[in-house]
Amino acid sequence: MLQVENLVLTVVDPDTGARTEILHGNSFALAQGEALGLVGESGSGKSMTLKCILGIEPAGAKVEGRIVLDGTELLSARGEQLRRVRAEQLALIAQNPHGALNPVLPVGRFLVEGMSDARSLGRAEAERRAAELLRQVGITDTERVLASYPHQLSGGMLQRVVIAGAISGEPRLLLADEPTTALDVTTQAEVVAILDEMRREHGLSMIFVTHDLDLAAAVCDRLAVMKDGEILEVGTPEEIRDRPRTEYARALMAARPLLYPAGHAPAGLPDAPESGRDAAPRPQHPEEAEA
Ligand SMILES: Nc1ncnc2c1ncn2[C@@H]1O[C@H](COP(=O)(O)OP(=O)(O)OP(=O)(O)O)[C@@H](O)[C@H]1O
Repeated sequence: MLQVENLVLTVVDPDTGARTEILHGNSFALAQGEALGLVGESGSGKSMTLKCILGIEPAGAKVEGRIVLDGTELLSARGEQLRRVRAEQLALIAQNPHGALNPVLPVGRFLVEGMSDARSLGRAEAERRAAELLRQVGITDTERVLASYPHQLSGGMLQRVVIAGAISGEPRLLLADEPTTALDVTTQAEVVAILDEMRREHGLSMIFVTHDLDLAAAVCDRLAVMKDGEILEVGTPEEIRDRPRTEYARALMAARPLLYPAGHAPAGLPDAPESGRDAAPRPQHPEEAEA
């Protein structure tokens, strides 16, 4: 459903005019329903890859290559066609859910406004559907949450609201950029599980950006290991874990942080051994306990 071919991103320093190549000709493909993890250390170009797909690269940057989404080449598409493809088929879930939500509107309004047919639905039906979306992401206390302003909810709860908003538009491809990094470890595992469930239930493809190899391995069908703007290797989590082809992937495996305390590893992963364990997770936010 997505082919990225020879993607090159060059940014220009507005003061000096100096050009820097950030992505160096990367190629990868994504099948319908597949989850691909982009993993690598900070600055390796993961977020920029997503930005190129979304068309939100820095001002003045030049994007070359091909990005084909369901037959539409995004880099040469223009105007209405491009706007429609991006609005209808792509949804971004970013690290900080506050960025996606309007701080002066209750989250119910955010969900209703995101519905493409909100106007024809009528208020009662739109609100009923917003509540149903929240139930799908594991929120039971829907009335209170719909009436709450973003600052009244925890990060984990807000990220669930953002996921609910993302799926309401029935996109084909989810772009998740470190969606759990800002959350405490307990909530991270819950949000990852919800994202995974939503993706499978709705048959969505996903690109999951993270520096956390274990998390990517738990969530994704294949992983692309990035370093310094280049994809070094692509393989299943097992291939990358057991038979890394590059020294860098081997080193990344060896250095990976063990983030999950006992009982909180994402599905399919063992808990971290005692020696590598982080401190005990922060106490749950009361809303998380309710949901
Ligand atoms: N607005 C910008 N203008 C110019 N260069 C940028 C800009 N934003 C990021 N870069 C550079 O692009 C490179 C890739 O950054 P990117 O944000 O894609 O990395 P990343 O792998 O997502 O890292 P992180 O995990 O820290 O977000 C880095 O060298 C970074 O300094």
